[in-house]
Amino acid sequence: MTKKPIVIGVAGGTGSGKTTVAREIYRKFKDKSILMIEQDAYYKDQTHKTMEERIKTNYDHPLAFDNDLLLEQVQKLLSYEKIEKPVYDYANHTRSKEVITVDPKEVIILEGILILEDERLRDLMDIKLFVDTDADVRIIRRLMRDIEERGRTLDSVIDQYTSVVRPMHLQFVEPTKRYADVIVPEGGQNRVAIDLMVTKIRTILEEKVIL
Ligand SMILES: Nc1ncnc2c1ncn2[C@@H]1O[C@H](COP(=O)(O)OP(=O)(O)O)[C@@H](O)[C@H]1O
Ligand SMILES: Nc1ccn([C@@H]2O[C@H](COP(=O)(O)O)[C@@H](O)[C@H]2O)c(=O)n1
Repeated sequence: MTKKPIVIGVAGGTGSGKTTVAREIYRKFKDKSILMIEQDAYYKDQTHKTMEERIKTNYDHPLAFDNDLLLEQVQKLLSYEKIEKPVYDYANHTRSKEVITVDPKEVIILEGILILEDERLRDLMDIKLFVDTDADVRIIRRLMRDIEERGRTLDSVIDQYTSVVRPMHLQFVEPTKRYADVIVPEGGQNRVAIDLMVTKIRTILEEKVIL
């Protein structure tokens, strides 16, 4: 049997707590070999577009992401090769000029709203999670986060949510729940689900050493 890293997909709607769940799992393995890849880092580059065009972009549609690049980079990590991960700039709605060098590790967490939507990515995953949080909680979290961390105004978050984020969630994000092995209610506060995941990952890692 050829040795290869474990891939864990963490999907869920915006504000569901995906990043929090992924970080909690990461924290438990911090001393070990683990890395996190956010699908948001792979939003398509828009440096050639005006700010007005960038604001109008639908960031909740599968085509907003450069999944070819994401797939290529995950495959490299699976072959124990390092990658140059893009860095996303939410305030300017485009890729930043920087990249981050990521060394391969034994556990790869892939996190993003549409990480379970692409069959090619799903096929690389050993465990698939969907973080399931009610829409009212998600919009409150998103409002606070986008204003505090992503340089947005109250009106812009509400407009974007009602015109694009909500319909795209119902059309593309929610249906990917059917691909999940585990549905995690309440995100990062769900200690039981996080402990179960950590135990499962440890078991897979131990089995890999034995095999
Ligand atoms: N259980 C929780 N209770 C309160 N706030 C939370 C909780 N989980 C996440 N948050 C906050 O909500 C926002 C969105 O959470 P995050 O994990 O980034 O969600 P996602 O990655 O799904 O968009 C962040 O500001 C985070 O700190
Ligand atoms: N320029 C951008 C790019 C993305 N978004 C929104 O981010 C959401 C996904 O990130 P989460 O951390 O919330 O999962 C997605 O719903 C996009 O609408 C944006 O607003 N601007």
